[in-house]
Amino acid sequence: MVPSVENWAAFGSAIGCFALLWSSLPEHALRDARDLITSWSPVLASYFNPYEKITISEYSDDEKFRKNKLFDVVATYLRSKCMEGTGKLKAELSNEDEDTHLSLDEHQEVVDNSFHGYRMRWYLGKTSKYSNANIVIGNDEDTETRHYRLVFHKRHRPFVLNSYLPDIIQQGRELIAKNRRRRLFTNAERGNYFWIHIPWKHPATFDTLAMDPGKKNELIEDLEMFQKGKDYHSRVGKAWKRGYLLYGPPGTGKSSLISAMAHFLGYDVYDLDLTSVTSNHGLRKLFLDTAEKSIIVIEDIHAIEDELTTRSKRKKETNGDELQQLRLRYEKEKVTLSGLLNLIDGLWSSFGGERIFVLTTNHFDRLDPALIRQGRMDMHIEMSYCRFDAFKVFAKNYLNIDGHPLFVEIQQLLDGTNMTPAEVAHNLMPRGKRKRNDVDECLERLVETLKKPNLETGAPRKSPIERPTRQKRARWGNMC
Ligand SMILES: Nc1ncnc2c1ncn2[C@@H]1O[C@H](COP(=O)(O)OP(=O)(O)OP(=O)(O)O)[C@@H](O)[C@H]1O
Ligand SMILES: [Mg+2]
Repeated sequence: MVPSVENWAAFGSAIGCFALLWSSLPEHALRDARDLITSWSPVLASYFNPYEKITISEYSDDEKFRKNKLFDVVATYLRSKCMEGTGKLKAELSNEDEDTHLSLDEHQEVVDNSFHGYRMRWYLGKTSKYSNANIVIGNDEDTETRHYRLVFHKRHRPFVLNSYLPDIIQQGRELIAKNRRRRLFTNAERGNYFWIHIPWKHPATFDTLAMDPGKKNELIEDLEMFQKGKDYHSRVGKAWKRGYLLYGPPGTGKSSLISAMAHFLGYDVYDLDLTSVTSNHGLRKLFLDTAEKSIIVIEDIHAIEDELTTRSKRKKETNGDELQQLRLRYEKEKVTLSGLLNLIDGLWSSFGGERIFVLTTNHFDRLDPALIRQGRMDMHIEMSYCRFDAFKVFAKNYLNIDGHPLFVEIQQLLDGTNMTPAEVAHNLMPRGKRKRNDVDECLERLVETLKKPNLETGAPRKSPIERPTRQKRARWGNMC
């Protein structure tokens, strides 16, 4: 029914009377009425509005600098499931795999119908990152942050909370794990310590690694046990972590072994440059910032350990003015060996699950026993000179052969000689223009080199392999 002119006139005069009454009310009554309207209006609006919203911000509310993991999970899910019919998309060429990645553009909506026909509307919006704080850091772009908003009908609330959200979180996580490229991190500092990363591209795997087959299998089994050991570790009250010490001369494959471990487990690698960390506090922050399923590597630990030990000794031995000066210097340089030990196996070592520590050294005998004791370094792996078993792996990978008449001579020479795997690999690589059969040429070159004295030291190659003495072995405990 269309309202008549009289009705409109009556409505107009009613409004006029209300306005007159309103203006004649005393100030305090006006304020009370305004407060009442303000507090009741959202309740009334929600009563009449049949929709509910859930907002997922890009950054955590408590810690504005910490990313909300759920945001990435939702973004990944939406990217894979429901981009069809969306008007505005964003395209990026990924640094990691050179593929084109499409994603929802800002202020765009997408509808997810994939759950039994329920209409789930997702909207990508942008808000100020510091809307509740008084500080603004950086330029304006830095202060903006995105959020996803899920809008659904009120009657679907139980479905959304009990089925839809848990399901898409699981699917998003699985997709992230499937698409994940492994990464190599290194520490950096700009006022505070943080990690930067590049895609992990080291090609060495257990198949390409030339080492004693028995040791290799033992290590693979150990890694498998560790990976499946979540329940075991919580049952026996141990942090879910494991330490490996790799020792041996340069060029025997310590770094290659770390790569093989990362490929085998599917973990990221955090290569910690301890020399650029100047406080235990910074070190702790870096450890806490590592993710689960990661290998934390400290290479050439003997050099760093020497430095840390010298620092604390110098501190103890100095008196008076000198001490004062040193104190000032060490105010900044406060990474201590005990700080490191505490993180590897101490109160702070349970900072997160499923982490592996790998230390490498060329000088096993210079390490502090506390650093390599069982529990900190659970397995000590000697990476040694190339023996015939390891050579066969190279022959297969580099020359694609399982046997050759020169193998007998090579076996005798290798077993009585100290040649590193790096040198063997170098000799097996074809060089220059191919005039002759590569295989014969490479093997003959290897035999020739094995008969020559060591190029670097000039010493005959038959010097004994440098190993820790028996007493030291006993002192350091069980070595693998
Ligand atoms: N055991 C091995 N199996 C396969 N390749 C090896 C092995 N050892 C060395 N190599 C080859 O030699 C090169 C150097 O090896 P790697 O960097 O792993 O040695 P390292 O023990 O870490 O040396 P450093 O002590 O100098 O860091 C590698 O790129 C690889 O090609
Ligand atoms: Mg190395």
